Amino acid sequence: IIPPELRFAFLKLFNRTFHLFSPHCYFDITELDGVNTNELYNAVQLYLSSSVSIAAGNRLTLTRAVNSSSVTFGLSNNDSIVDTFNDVTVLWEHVVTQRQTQTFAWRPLPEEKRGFTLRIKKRDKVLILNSYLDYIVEKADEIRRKNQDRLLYTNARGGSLDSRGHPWESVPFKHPSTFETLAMDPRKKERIMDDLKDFVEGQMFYQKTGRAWKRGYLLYGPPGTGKSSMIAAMANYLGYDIYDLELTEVHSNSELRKLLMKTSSKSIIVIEDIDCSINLTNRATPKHRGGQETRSGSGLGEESGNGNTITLSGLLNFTDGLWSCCGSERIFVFTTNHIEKLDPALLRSGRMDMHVCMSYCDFSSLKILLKNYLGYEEEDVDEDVLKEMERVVEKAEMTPADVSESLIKNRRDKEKAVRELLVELKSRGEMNVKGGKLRGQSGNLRELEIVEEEEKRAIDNVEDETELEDNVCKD
Ligand SMILES: Nc1ncnc2c1ncn2[C@@H]1O[C@H](COP(=O)(O)OP(=O)(O)OP(=O)(O)O)[C@@H](O)[C@H]1O
Ligand SMILES: [Mg+2]
Repeated sequence: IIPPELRFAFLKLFNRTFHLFSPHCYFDITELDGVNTNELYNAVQLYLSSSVSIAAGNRLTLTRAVNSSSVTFGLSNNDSIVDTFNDVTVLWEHVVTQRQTQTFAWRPLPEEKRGFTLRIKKRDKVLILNSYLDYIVEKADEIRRKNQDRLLYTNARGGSLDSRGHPWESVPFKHPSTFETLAMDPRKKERIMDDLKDFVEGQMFYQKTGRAWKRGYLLYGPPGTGKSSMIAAMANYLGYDIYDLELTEVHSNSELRKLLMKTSSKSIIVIEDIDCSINLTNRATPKHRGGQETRSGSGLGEESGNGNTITLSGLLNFTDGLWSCCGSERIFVFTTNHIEKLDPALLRSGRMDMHVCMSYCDFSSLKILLKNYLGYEEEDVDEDVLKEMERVVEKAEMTPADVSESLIKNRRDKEKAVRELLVELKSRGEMNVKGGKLRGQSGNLRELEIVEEEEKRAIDNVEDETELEDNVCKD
């Protein structure tokens, strides 16, 4: 009979000799690292779930996470699978063993001990190990994004942090808006989609030109014209998460910077109603606070006075400064109802790459809404009615939200819905024409005209700029 110590020593020696002469090396990736979850384990699991094929004869587990809209495959217990990366073949084994019963633990561990073992030929190890693991993590992220619904983050918690020290709180984002359902000029829509696509595929371009990999959009127009819907459509199109930044909840520029640092790449950072969220005139005016003069807006990395207000320069640094590049592939979207109120600094070229005007419903938008709400194609609507609609729609100045409302009201009776919409378009059109005259009579027209003229000029300028910038960017 061999004493246990000797047996153990013998086994150890055997193992060592075996590993010395074995052409392979092995890596264990356990599910838990101490008591913490091992991110790499989850990544490998997701990665393998994408590469296994049912035909391979493997036994697979199927899982579907809460709030997820798709099923993922996984490798069953103690099953193995071959994978190739850069022409190197490796073997993955999913190892599951029973954990010894615990007598006492602060935090009970799962009954099963799970892990993946990666087997690589020794000579291949240097060649691929690091790049292979990086590749797996990246791929897993991609799968996670695809499987999961988008997340909508908000900082509206008064600057407090959650239990993990995170300033953002998230909820699943299930906005059904897509570019298909978005009612706007199809050519404009196409341009925005192309721009987004170029952005996503443009890593090399941004690297080559030395630009940070980010893009800014300014959406402006009256309420109910689809600015928020456009943001949702963008997120759904790209598969990005949304960070909805509530500027009124941010107390200092440094807090803003921290928020930015905690956003992930491949995300859209949104500031709605930018003209209302921040006093945009405070850029160059010196402030007196507590007897101490502070000048906000003097440059990069500067704090705002005693640190309890956020300034335009802080915001510009947020989108443009060095800190904005601490992640990549990020899109900034600002929305406003009053573009003319914005500081020119926000509008100057290079800051917001594309200015998109969301306006009242035109004929092409109307047709999209008829399709969305009634399932009507152009030929399903009476030709005369359609012509009449085309004639009055611009004058009516109804927002897509107004039109949607009218269509929803009568959606059970489609013909009635179309009829009533036409009536409403006409009456609004007439009212606008009459209203214009009335304004004239009351002497306010001139004033209004000036405002409109100014607005138009601002918009025209902006559009010219956009054209130019777009050309520059696309070259
Ligand atoms: N262009 C559009 N295409 C499709 N639906 C639209 C469009 N514009 C508005 N709607 C409908 O009207 C509702 C309100 O639109 P949305 O919230 O996107 O407007 P908004 O421009 O963000 O307004 P606000 O300036 O008040 O924030 C949406 O839920 C959507 O159903
Ligand atoms: Mg909105």
